[in-house]
Amino acid sequence: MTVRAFSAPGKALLVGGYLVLDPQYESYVVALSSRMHSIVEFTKSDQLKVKVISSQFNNDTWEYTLSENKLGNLIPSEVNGLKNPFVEKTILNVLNFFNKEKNIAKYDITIRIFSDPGFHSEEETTTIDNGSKKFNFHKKSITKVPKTGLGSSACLVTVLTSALVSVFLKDSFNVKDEKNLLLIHNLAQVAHCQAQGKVGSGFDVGAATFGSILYQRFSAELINSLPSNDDEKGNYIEALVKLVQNTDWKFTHDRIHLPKGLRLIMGDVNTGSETTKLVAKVKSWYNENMPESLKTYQEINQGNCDFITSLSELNKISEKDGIISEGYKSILKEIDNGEIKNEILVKIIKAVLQIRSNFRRISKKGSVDIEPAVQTELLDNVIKQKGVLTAMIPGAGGYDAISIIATEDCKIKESNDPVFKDVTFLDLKQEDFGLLEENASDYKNLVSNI
Ligand SMILES: Nc1ncnc2c1ncn2[C@@H]1O[C@H](COP(=O)(O)OP(=O)(O)OP(=O)(O)O)[C@@H](O)[C@H]1O
Ligand SMILES: C[C@@](O)(CCOP(=O)(O)O)CC(=O)O
Repeated sequence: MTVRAFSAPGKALLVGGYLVLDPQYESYVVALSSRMHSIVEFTKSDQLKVKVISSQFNNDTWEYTLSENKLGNLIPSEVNGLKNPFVEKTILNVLNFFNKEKNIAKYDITIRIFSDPGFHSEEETTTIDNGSKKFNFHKKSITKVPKTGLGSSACLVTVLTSALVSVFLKDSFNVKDEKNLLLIHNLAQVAHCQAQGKVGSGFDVGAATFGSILYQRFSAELINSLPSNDDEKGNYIEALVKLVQNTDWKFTHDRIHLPKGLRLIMGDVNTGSETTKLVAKVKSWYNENMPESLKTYQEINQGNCDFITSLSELNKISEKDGIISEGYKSILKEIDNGEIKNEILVKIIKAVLQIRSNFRRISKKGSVDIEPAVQTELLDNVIKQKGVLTAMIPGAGGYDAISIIATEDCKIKESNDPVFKDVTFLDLKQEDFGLLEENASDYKNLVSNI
């Protein structure tokens, strides 16, 4: 039996929060070394069945059979009535895509999901380390375990999509092939958007697929205009195939990475915020406060663009001749000494302060906790530390997490300063790569027959 395994990284949206919901604005998305994994095996069968097992979460299992509706579209139903919208919409979209000729091959498919420790709270867990991979096992089901906000649902959808696509494309499926990657991305965006209730920009699926990227979203209309899968009038399969295979989504996903000598530190703040509620509040503040709200967005965008271009300039200096020059080393030393004078570094610091002060204005005027006072105090303490270049609240902000750009020598993670007592520094780093094919034997003892 062929067993294949895939993994996709979590994300942190360093700049571009809220604005990225509009295709005109650029965002800077860092992929993280915390990854979600899928291991897939299948056998020929007389009925199409998909079982998804998430053994780390109290052995959560969702088992779907598929029936055809009047139009010949496949409808998944979970045999025990259990719900996982992300799993269900992924199965629905990938299987209907491969049912375009209405003669999909029938397989009994089993997919095991594993997620790296960074995605969830480590409280009350047991760790299993098989020598190649290390995973935490929780006593509770997935919906009961606190998450850290690294985009677990986007990673789940991306690795599940890859696992299912690999069953139908077999040897011709290669995650190093840009065309295959685009297919995974488009299918995963459709499934994630439907499962999530159409609120996101898709930057998380973008990072799960392509890694660290400059991201500008596709038009929301692309997915919103799909007919319903059980609509008698619209042809879902035809529209889906046209959308994922034959449509230019006109989105940006240019690969990026932090300049040499700088690293990303993520701090989990452990209280959590609901992105959908924050987005709804910001949207209503924006619409009710034109044209001032547009001016605020333009100021934030200026900060975002300054941040992005300055990092790119720093990259150019750091990579000259492929070696780290003495000049670049002395620039990094300024951060370690806490005496920053280099104009590119100063521009990065100013850009983030400009973004933060505008988000604080929105927080106050729109009564929405994007950068609440406790986070302001925390960030202000963080940026005073030696070795820290800048720090921000990633993504939608709120009480979830902080992101820090620091030098390799920065000691903030080891600090005993009581101002960091509520912060759990996550064991992860920035990652260039998105979706990867893994070696299935690395999951031995975690998956019974490997
Ligand atoms: N390991 C997993 N196994 C099965 N389902 C999972 C797993 N991880 C995430 N999910 C699904 O994703 C849902 C969580 O998605 P949600 O969008 O709320 O969080 P997130 O993507 O981690 O966070 P954020 O969007 O704030 O970055 C879970 O309720 C579950 O349906
Ligand atoms: C507010 C928003 O721009 C970012 C949300 O980011 P996060 O899920 O908080 O990491 C929404 C989105 O882009 O999907």
